[in-house]
Amino acid sequence: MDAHAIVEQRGPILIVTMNRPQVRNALSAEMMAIMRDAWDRVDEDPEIRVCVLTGAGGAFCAGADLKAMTQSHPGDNVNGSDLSRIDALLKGRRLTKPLVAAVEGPAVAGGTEILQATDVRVAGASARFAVSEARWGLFPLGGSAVRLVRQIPYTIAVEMLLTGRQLSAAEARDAGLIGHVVPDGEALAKALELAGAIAANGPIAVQAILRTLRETEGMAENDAFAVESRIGMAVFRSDDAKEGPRAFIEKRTPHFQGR
Ligand SMILES: C[C@H]([C@H](O)CC(=O)SCCNC(=O)CCNC(=O)[C@H](O)C(C)(C)COP(=O)(O)OP(=O)(O)OC[C@H]1O[C@@H](n2cnc3c(N)ncnc32)[C@H](O)[C@@H]1OP(=O)(O)O)[C@H]1CC[C@H]2[C@@H]3CCC4=CC(=O)CC[C@]4(C)[C@H]3CC[C@]12C
Repeated sequence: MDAHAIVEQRGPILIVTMNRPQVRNALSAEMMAIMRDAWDRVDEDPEIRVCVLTGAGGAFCAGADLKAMTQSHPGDNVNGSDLSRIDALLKGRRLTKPLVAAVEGPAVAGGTEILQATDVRVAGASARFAVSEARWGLFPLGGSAVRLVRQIPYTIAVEMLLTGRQLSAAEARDAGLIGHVVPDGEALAKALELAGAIAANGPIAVQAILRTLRETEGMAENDAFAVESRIGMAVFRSDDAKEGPRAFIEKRTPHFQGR
């Protein structure tokens, strides 16, 4: 049987593909375990500079497996569980390296929830986005009731959460939920292009910028600048920060060592 998620390294880019196309890549325990391991690998392996998350078979992800839920319901198993952190969905945990989403087809419920943990987002023109849990009497425990209003305008977020209405790719781009709409079938190629551009930049700088974004979220501006300046100054003390300007005056591509 096929693995429920496929992890492939292409140079400095790790590609994680949710792989249950027959159920629109609905999440399974196996898929979530592979994703958790992949996130650990992204954080721990210095050779990996950026990660791309995508789905197989023209779908991104249809959220929790509703068929499986009729056999074993999470509601019967969550008593005493703390779901304030769900590693696989990157809720309560963020990667130390950039995560690029390549969406084709539906990104629904848990699919749009994990999308909110990605940093750069590309979708095919027919992609659709929804947080549909309330339609089935469920709660979007992947974090959308907290995170979505922080990422897109309030009324659009609330309408999505309460009605389960789907946004088209164009609507999602207009709302700022995704950054790029490309022709169907080209989301992964565009995501890899963007991932390549990130991977070519100074890794210390990239990770420090990301860390600053994450650590200053919601802080007052002057408090945030204190954090930003501490993280940013460490970048300026790195060898990579010497290599960049040297490469500029020597009219060549920088060779960043990540130190
Ligand atoms: C709480 C989170 C999370 O927030 C909860 C959810 O995600 S609920 C899931 C809601 N999903 C949906 O509403 C999507 C339903 N599907 C559709 O609307 C459509 O199918 C589609 C728009 C996606 C695609 O439409 P199409 O027309 O293109 O295709 P269609 O013909 O409809 O479908 C093709 C076939 O695919 C099947 N299909 C589609 N979607 C699903 C699906 N979601 N599940 C199963 N099967 C699906 C469809 O039936 C067709 O098949 P046929 O056979 O051909 O009919 C939770 C997220 C993860 C949870 C954690 C998981 C681990 C845990 C386990 C525990 O026991 C403890 C708790 C927990 C940690 C658990 C906690 C909650 C989560 C975090």
